[in-house]
Amino acid sequence: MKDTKSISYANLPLLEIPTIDIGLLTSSLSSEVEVEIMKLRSALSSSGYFQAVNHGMSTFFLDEVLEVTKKFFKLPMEEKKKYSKATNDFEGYGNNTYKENQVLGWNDRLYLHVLPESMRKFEKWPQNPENLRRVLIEFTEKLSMMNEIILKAMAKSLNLEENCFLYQFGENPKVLSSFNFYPPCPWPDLFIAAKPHADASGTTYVLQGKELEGLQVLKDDQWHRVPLTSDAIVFNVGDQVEIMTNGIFKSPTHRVATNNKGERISVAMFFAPEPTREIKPAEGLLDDKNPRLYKNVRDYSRHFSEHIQLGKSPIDALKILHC
Ligand SMILES: O=C(O)CCC(=O)C(=O)O
Ligand SMILES: [Fe+2]
Repeated sequence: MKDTKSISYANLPLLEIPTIDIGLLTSSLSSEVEVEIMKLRSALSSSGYFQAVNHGMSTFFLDEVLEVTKKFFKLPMEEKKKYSKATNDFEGYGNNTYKENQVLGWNDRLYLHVLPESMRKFEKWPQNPENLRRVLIEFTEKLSMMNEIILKAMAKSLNLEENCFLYQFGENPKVLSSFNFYPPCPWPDLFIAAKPHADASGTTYVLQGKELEGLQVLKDDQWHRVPLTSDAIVFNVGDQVEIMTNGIFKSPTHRVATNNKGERISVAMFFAPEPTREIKPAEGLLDDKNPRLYKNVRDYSRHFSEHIQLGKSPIDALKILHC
């Protein structure tokens, strides 16, 4: 996609992205928990981003996640094509498509539903590299534990009952994985690797490859580069948490820049409420001074793709205007 607004990516400012220690969020020392929770609240109500550290995943394991990603995309095209997504589906290997006439991002992806287990389409799960399946399941399990901790911390940071967001996610949250490969681009000033978007998820976790930056976030009308921090998991708010927090936590607009220096990889994991659950702004956040800003919605992922296909903003369609 041609993007004429900010030609020189290298000159963009670096995002000041706070680091949240996940271990401290569950500490028995309440003063430690308090400090971390306040940092989390400040991060999510400003940029919508933080980096999670001390999350219980070893460097060895995170390297394994990156390694299977690299190995999959390095396979010969005929091998990758065995897992190609069907025309009207987004699950499997291929480029991000919305509509026939839309411009494609400069990327290759492998999308797989991981949870609930009933949604796994194993015919789209590569058998090569042979450890990809195990690594993906383990990564999902580890992130699911972290997601619970973060959802509780988010609720506490807003003085809400700690399970109120967990409850909206339901017993069987949906988890979608996206393995991303961004090839080098000879014209990095002219093409974008992933166009500006907000995530349809509730919460998003991104493991970035170690070598090259690319992720950028719009904050105060200015694009910022998200730094690479070894072993940290980048967290961002998705649209559904913006709704649940009545807009206090922001679902940031972000994009991925191309570069001509080499290949970039990342693995994004999207956590979303059960589609049958009705999601809505938490009651405890609403009063005369803070009116409800979003309508209730079920199956937001479907709402999201329907609106994107029509070229409309999915979240704006749910906003309640107060004059
Ligand atoms: O590659 C990245 O760093 C982020 C990808 C992303 O934003 C997405 O897959 O939704
Ligand atoms: Fe995204």
